[in-house]
Amino acid sequence: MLQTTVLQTSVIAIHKLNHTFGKGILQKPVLIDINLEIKPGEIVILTGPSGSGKTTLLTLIGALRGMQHGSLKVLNQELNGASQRKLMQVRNQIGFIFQSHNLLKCLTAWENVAMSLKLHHSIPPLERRHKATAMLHAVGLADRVDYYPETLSGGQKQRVAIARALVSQPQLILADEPTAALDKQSGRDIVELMQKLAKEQACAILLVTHDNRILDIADRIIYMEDGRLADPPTLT
Ligand SMILES: Nc1ncnc2c1ncn2[C@@H]1O[C@H](COP(=O)(O)OP(=O)(O)OP(=O)(O)O)[C@@H](O)[C@H]1O
Repeated sequence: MLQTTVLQTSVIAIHKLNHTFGKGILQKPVLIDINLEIKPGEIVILTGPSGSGKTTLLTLIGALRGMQHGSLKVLNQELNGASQRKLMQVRNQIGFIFQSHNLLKCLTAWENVAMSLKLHHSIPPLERRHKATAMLHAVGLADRVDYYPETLSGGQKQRVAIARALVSQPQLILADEPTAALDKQSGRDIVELMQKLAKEQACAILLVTHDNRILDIADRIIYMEDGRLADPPTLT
């Protein structure tokens, strides 16, 4: 079974999280007293100036970096003090979409999508192919299933990355600047697609972006400045 059917009130629950880079006199607080809760199916955009700590927070939530202080629960699992094995299990339950799609060049579109299903050993190879192909149909790439990444446009590659993130029906997607490498229309298409598929699958999305043109897809916008979550500045 791919989707964990746990009864839960939050997909992400963060309490008094603090994070520091460097040691001694070079020590620099990067995240300060972060409290945040994200509910199942909620689409939340995290925005704020460059260097304010957004990516650091996203990588902590994605169990890609070790926790220091505070409590961070992802899909009901506490990451502070968690073993490497537990962190890996949590990572495997999250869909990741990054600015650079990180597709494997030597694999076709469907093989790239199927890669994330390999983590779920219970799915036989033929079914993996079927699910990957169906997901590529859902993102509008039915005619590109057997194409290699280098033969796809930027927008098409990002669609493959979305298919890869959603194919295992995660309850949480973490996206870091997914539209940064795309032109205006492709960026818009990509986030609308993410929004549609996530709502269909009741999947929560936490999306970091500088792109003001996509803020309207969010259920909620949160703003980070100097390592703290703050009220967003009023747009004029
Ligand atoms: N591995 C690291 N070691 C030391 N300092 C780091 C490290 N990673 C990030 N930083 C610093 O932490 C701060 C926050 O960086 P982070 O990448 O989280 O910001 P951001 O808000 O995502 O920025 P951007 O919008 O430009 O991507 C920055 O001052 C950055 O230089």
